Amino acid sequence: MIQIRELEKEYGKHQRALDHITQDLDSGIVSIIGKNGAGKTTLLRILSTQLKSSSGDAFIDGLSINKDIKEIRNKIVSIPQEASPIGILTAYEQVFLYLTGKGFSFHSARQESRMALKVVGLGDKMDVPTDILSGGMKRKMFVAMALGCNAETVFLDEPTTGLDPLSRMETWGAIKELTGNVVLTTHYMEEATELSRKIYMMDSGKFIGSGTADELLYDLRGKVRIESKEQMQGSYRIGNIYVKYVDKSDLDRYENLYYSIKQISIEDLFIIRGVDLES
Ligand SMILES: Nc1ncnc2c1ncn2[C@@H]1O[C@H](COP(=O)(O)OP(=O)(O)OP(=O)(O)O)[C@@H](O)[C@H]1O
Repeated sequence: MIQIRELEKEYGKHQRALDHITQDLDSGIVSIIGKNGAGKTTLLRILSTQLKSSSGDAFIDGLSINKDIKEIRNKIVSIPQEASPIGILTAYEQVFLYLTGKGFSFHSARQESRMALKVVGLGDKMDVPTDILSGGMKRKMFVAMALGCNAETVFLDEPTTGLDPLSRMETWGAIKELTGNVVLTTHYMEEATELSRKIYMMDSGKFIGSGTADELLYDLRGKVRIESKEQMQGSYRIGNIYVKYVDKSDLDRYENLYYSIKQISIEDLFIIRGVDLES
């Protein structure tokens, strides 16, 4: 369980990335979603003790990120967005080195690395230099590091950004093997829905909602999104298209309009919260 209390981060004097947030994050795998600049990476970096907050505190299993830094670092694994492997080392060598750095004996690091790489589906690639692994395989290797050290809490910052759909699914499979608590950030709504029961939404340095995908979408139940190049009363403008949420039973009222229909997804929450309503 992670408890965030009045956490604030200012970069310089005028850039407030976290705005006094107080929030409990559930155990298990949870996702934090939010637009670019919402504060997700800042939050993860602070929770994983890589960055100091300006004020406030957070507790990971009761340990304070301000006071118990060493103990927290022993319990967590944090994989940043920009993590990239040392290409000339094999996947096995990287995981092995990581585990010895975490205090494992050579013997157990050897065993755990092999086991973790097999579990994430890299059993036949462990002796291949990471330079020649695909993007998804590299990501799975990082997940194997967290798995190998049996971390109680794992932070994954945008674990599948830039991956093709197949590699993304492979990485999801690896993430699901993690046994501890996992906090991941993502822009992909299907990723949040696939991996986590509880989803937390951030915007402008604050949490603006949380729940299961169904709970978050409760207000849009029974509706569809229609998109048109023509302005509609009560529509949202996104670039040169207009978007409106209408009850499925009311669709025939728009029969004179040229539009396409989309099923509701979590993306729609961002449209509703992030785009100004046209007249
Ligand atoms: N080192 C920094 N110096 C100054 N401002 C920063 C720094 N890092 C982040 N910011 C600002 O803080 C805010 C939050 O950034 P952050 O990277 O945490 O958001 P994010 O939700 O992770 O975004 P993205 O989805 O694009 O990764 C943004 O306005 C960003 O410009």
